[in-house]
Amino acid sequence: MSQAAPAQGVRLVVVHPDKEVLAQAAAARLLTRVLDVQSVRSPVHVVLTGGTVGIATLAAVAASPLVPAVDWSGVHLWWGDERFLPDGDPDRNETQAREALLDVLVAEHGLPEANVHPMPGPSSVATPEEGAAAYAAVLAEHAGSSDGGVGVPAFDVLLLGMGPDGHVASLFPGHEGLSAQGTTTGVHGSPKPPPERVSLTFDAIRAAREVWVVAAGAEKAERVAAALAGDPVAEVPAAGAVGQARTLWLLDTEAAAPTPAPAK
Ligand SMILES: O=C1O[C@H](COP(=O)(O)O)[C@@H](O)[C@H](O)[C@H]1O
Repeated sequence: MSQAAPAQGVRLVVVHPDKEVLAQAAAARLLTRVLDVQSVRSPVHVVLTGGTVGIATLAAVAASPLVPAVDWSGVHLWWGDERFLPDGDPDRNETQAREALLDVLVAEHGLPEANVHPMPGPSSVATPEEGAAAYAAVLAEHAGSSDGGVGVPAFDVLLLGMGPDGHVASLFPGHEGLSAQGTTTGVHGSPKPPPERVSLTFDAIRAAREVWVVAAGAEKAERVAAALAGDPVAEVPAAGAVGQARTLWLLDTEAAAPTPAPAK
């Protein structure tokens, strides 16, 4: 739990004027990244996130004229975390992503349903641990021999939102999930509802070629600054979210604002 922030790849911080522009820009980046990767290899593996900017980004992808430029039959979609709720629950990250983007990609743009890999919930497994184990098995099936032996595909982009407490995926400050072994973990007692969740571990997150953290709003500014300063991962989990080749922080001006020093 006393991990220092790991250093990997290049880190870039990009600041946009507001949350809407941030989501539009993240969507444009995501489509361009998928197109670029598709010009050199297939399949492309993208990890989705829940959260306000994460879902707004997917909605912005759906509205982009570039959607038909992607060969969606060669794209696999994963999740960084999921709230342990029944299929179709409006609070599931999967449900929100399907409504914002995936339904239209499957219906109109050739994304095979088999390429959509939601994390299991209580509709199919009894506990978050069972869900985590089932998801780890699916990830391992798609991990290639050149994927570093971690047991996940080498994700081309792994999107993460960040909560005001600095959590990423469902890895919360001070929680045991921060030091979980393997590629996935069951989560209990999440400070943000619902209490039960399934999450990728840091080992899985750090295997990604690119990690993109998207965050907007003044309530995130203090933890953004702490993560970028390399505060301990146990206190600011976002500090531990780094990609093999590149880590992008995509922020709005409020989330990027320097936080005032505490009053003396
Ligand atoms: O519960 C979650 O919260 C985070 C951040 O959400 P936000 O609304 O503060 O942006 C999200 O990244 C995560 O996937 C989700 O399960």
